[in-house]
Amino acid sequence: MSIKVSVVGAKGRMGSHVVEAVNGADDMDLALALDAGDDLAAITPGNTDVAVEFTVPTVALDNVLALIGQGVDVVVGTTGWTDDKLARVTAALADAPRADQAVFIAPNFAISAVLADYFATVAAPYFESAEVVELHHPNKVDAPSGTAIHTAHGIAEARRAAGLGAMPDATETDGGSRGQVIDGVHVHAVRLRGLNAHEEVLLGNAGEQLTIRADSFDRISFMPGVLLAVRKIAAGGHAGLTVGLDKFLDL
Ligand SMILES: NC(=O)c1ccc[n+]([C@@H]2O[C@H](COP(=O)([O-])OP(=O)(O)OC[C@H]3O[C@@H](n4cnc5c(N)ncnc54)[C@H](O)[C@@H]3O)[C@@H](O)[C@H]2O)c1
Ligand SMILES: O=C(O)C1=N[C@H](C(=O)O)CCC1
Repeated sequence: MSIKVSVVGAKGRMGSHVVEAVNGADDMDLALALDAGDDLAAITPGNTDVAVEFTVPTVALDNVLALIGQGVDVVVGTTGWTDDKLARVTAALADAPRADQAVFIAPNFAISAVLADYFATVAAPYFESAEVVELHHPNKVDAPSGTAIHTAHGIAEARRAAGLGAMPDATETDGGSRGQVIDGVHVHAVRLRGLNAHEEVLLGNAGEQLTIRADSFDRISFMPGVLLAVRKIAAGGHAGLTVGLDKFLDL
């Protein structure tokens, strides 16, 4: 039986690709394609197995909470998820109409980015220094990218688990050039016409450097990951909140 998929943010750069990908998938049917101004209440368990949410960070939480309240499972690609927002999703799921209801959030659906993130956590304990540089198209509204925030937390956790302390840094004056410090990791954002979505993790020791780089040149790179997440959530067994496509890969 086909998986019925509704898309929220369907007119956006990502949402329009998702509509195309769902229409091209043999095992999926497009249910509703909604965008700003449309009534989210139209999405119900009767017409939708999984709703895919790609909107903007300022509205994603409200959309996800509404969909949870309507008894619909959600796959989310929109960025901007803080611990506080994630806690609100978890709390809403605890009161959801269905006991097995699921929300899946991925900061990045591209396999290159998911692997870069994973390799960075593997490498992090072996290096004194690590910094993240993310580079995106200039239409992006949030900085740093959701992916870079996720990468920084992963590096920080791996360093903590290995008993590493703060990274060496003698900077005494900084007008912002050292980037944003996320969980002790410096993150730098570049916005440049011609780019799509790119990330570099720089890891350094005395006399050596490892660079891990992921390049997404086209938004089609995110679609296999989106469809994988839709299939996993539709198949069941993932009740509650799951974050990160790595959870669905045998890494
Ligand atoms: N997880 C990933 O792999 C991945 C990949 C690319 C982009 N993103 C993220 O996805 C999000 C969307 O990116 P984009 O480039 O498609 O942005 P976009 O601005 O092109 O699209 C956003 C769409 O959401 C619509 N929208 C706004 N408010 C809405 C509402 N209340 N209800 C329904 N629709 C609404 C807009 O009209 C627009 O069509 C961003 O947060 C971006 O960082 C994630
Ligand atoms: O184009 C965007 O916007 C992207 N957003 C995500 C992020 O912030 O990490 C994923 C990459 C593309």
